Formats: sequence, structure tokens, C-alpha cells
Amino acid sequence: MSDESSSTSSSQLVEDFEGEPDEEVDSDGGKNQTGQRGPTALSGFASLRAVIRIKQKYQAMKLRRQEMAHSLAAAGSLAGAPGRTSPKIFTFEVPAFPSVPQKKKRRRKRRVLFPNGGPRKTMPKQERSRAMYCLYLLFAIVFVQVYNAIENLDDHVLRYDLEGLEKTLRREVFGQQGAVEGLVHHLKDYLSTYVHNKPLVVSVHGPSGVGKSHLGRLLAGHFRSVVGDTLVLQYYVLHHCPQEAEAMQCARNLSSLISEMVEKAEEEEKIPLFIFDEAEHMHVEILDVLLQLVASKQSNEYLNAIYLFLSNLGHTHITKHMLQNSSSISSGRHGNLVKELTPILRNTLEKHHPLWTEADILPLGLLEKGHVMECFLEEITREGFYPDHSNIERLAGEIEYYPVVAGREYSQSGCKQVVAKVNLL
Ligand SMILES: Nc1ncnc2c1ncn2[C@@H]1O[C@H](COP(=O)(O)OP(=O)(O)OP(=O)(O)O)[C@@H](O)[C@H]1O
Repeated sequence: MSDESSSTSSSQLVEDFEGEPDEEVDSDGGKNQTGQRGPTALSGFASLRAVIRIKQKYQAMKLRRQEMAHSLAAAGSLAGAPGRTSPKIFTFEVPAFPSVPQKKKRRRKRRVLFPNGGPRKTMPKQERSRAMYCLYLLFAIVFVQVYNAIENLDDHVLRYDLEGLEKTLRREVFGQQGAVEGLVHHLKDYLSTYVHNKPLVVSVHGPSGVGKSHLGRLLAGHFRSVVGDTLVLQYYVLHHCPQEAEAMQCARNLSSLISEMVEKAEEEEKIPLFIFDEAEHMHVEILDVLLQLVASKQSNEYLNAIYLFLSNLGHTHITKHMLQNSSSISSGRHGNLVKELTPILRNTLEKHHPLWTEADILPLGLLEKGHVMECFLEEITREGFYPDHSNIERLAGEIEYYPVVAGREYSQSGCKQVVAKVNLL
């Protein structure tokens, strides 16, 4: 409400009052009281009364206005719109909004009130459930078990010293890096767990003189040093069973020998290794027995074993493929060689005998002239000759090679003749 309006209303009241004193005096019964009392005293008393009456009237008006403002505000809030009085006739006055008193928010006291008479005024202790302790214990047990299992598996892999084996193979086998990596990968994969649902069966294929027997000998030597002589078998069919007529007996003997070895290995908690060289010469009876042993799921000891087959089966496919694709083949692309050759070789091998359905196939590629020179250097040094480079080159030149394709000269017999040539020196 403006001050102006309040002052107007009070001046109006004073005007109203100025007309009243005579009536008041009359009502008191004095006809001409001005004549009886002194004019000064009378006017002083009248003005006092007037002031009181003005004040009373003003208070009453003020009260009425406040009540009106409350009722308007209530009506506005009920209607969902702010209470607003708009003048019926247009004026330039800004409509006055009744001020609605706002409730003050009470702040919550942060202090905690404790009951009187307690021993100490402390926060009540939070009770921990026993289930939580059990859960923590369970976590600890699981952690220890997992840690132990990892340690044990590491021990298992360490026991077979696969890193040492990989180093030896990389150093001693020339030009077959991809195949070496593949073999070590299979071994690591197999030996990194105790529970097996089948034995590891790897079949290495390649043309003559590329290092199949060499690889087998290195692997046998490594396993002999790790699991002992009695748990490694190197089977050369042309030596152990030269007569086809004796194939049945050979197969029975081989079966009982393998059974004995796997049982012994099971007792010693070791994995035995069986290497079958010249597998292309193996009689069907022997292959049948081996298939039974490899596919056997009867008992655990037969599942914990490694079988390595070395043969030149499918060598024509490998040679053809390498000569045709020599431009795209590099030492780092053995993965491609395996991918491209595996389906072709598997097809040929499965026709030969179903034993190969159980095997992982690993092809060895042709050796280049540089690899043959490495073979000469190795052999000459072993025999105690001076490793003369020109001599080595001359000797490597005496070997037969396939026609050069994409700058590559592949040996027709690998390093097969190296030993014989060095022996002639
Ligand atoms: N990749 C190679 N790395 C090192 N030496 C090799 C390699 N290939 C062959 N040799 C050497 O050549 C000799 C003959 O090789 P190996 O007997 O391994 O050939 P192979 O592949 O088994 O051939 P085959 O099928 O005719 O028996 C070995 O004594 C070895 O010293």
C-alpha cells in the first residue's frame, strides 16, 4: 500500500472529525458548553479526543485492509492463479499486490539427542553381519586357490622347460621357424593344463632332407632330459618292424609297450613322448592300434601323452605349393603356408588312414640354398674342419636345386646330402 493513499485517508479522517465536536458536546448534554468552560481547555480536550478517534478509525481501516488482502490471497491460491486485483476503470496506477507472508523454513538440528541416563553419550555401534566375515573368508580362499593353481601350472610348464626347447629348436633347425613356432605352441597349449580330454597328436610332413628326423631327435633329446629315458619312445618302423608279415605282432608289442609307458608316466605324474619316424612306411595294423590308443577315452593315462608322427606323406603338395607361391612366401608367412596346406594335406592323409583325423598337421617347407650352407657350416664345425666360406659355398653348389623362382633357389634334397659330402672331405 502506498504512503500517499494512507496519508489521504488519515487527512479525510481529520476532516470528518472536525465536523463532529459540536455534536459530541451536544450529546453530553451541554447546550452551549463553550460558554461554561474556558475556550482553551475545551479545544485542548477536544483535539486529544479527536486524535484518539482518528487513531482508532485508522487502526480499524488498516485491519479491514489486511483482512481483505488475506481473503484475496486465499481466493487466488484456490483458483490456481496469483491473486490480483485489477481496476474496473482504466487508470495509470500500478495494481498493488497484497504481500503474502512466507513461512520460514525450519532448519534441522544436526546435533544427535541421546536419551538421558545412559552410561556414555556415544554413537551406537554398527553391528556387522557374520555373513560379511564369511564372504571375506570365501574371497580369501578362492584367491589362494587361484594363485596356487596358476603357480602349479607355471611349475608344470617350467618342468618341461619349453622356453629352453624353443631356443634349441630355433638355433638348430634352419629355415623352419614357422613350423618350430607351431610345434612349441601346441606343446605349450597342451602342457599348460593338467586335465586333458585327448592326447596331443602332431603330425609333421615335408619333403626329404628338410629336417623332420632332425626335429624329432632334438625333441626326444629334450624330453629325455626332462622326463627320463624310460618315458620317451622313438619308433622307426623300418628298424623295429621291417617285415610286413610280422605287422600284427609288432602292433601288439607296440600297444603293450605304450600301455606300460603311460601307466608308468601316470605314477610319476609325467607326460610321455612317442615319436614315430618314417610314418609313411607304417603298416595298417600298427596304424589301427595307434588310432585306438589315441582315440581311447577309457582312462586318464592314455589322455596324458604326446604323439609325434614324422613322414613325407603329402610332400608333393608341399613342394608344388612352395614353387608356385614362392613370391608370396617369406620366412614370416609360415602361418599362411599352414593355413593353405593343411586342408590339402588333411584330405590326402585321411585317405591314407583315419589316424590323421586325430592329428594337428604341421608342414615343413623346402630349404633354400642359404639354409643348405648353414647345414654345411654346422656339419663342418662339428667334424672339426676349418669353416671356410668359399669351401662351404662350393659344397652347397654341388647340391641340386629347383629352377630359381622369384629369386629363390630351393634344394631338391634339403640338407640330406650334407653329412655324406662332409664325410668325403
Ligand atoms: N632344417 C634343417 N636344419 C638343420 N639341419 C637340417 C635341416 N634339415 C636337414 N638337416 C640336416 O640334414 C640331415 C638330414 O635331415 P633329416 O634326416 O632330418 O631329413 P628328413 O626330413 O627326415 O628326410 P627324410 O624324409 O628323407 O628322412 C640331418 O642330419 C640334419 O643334420
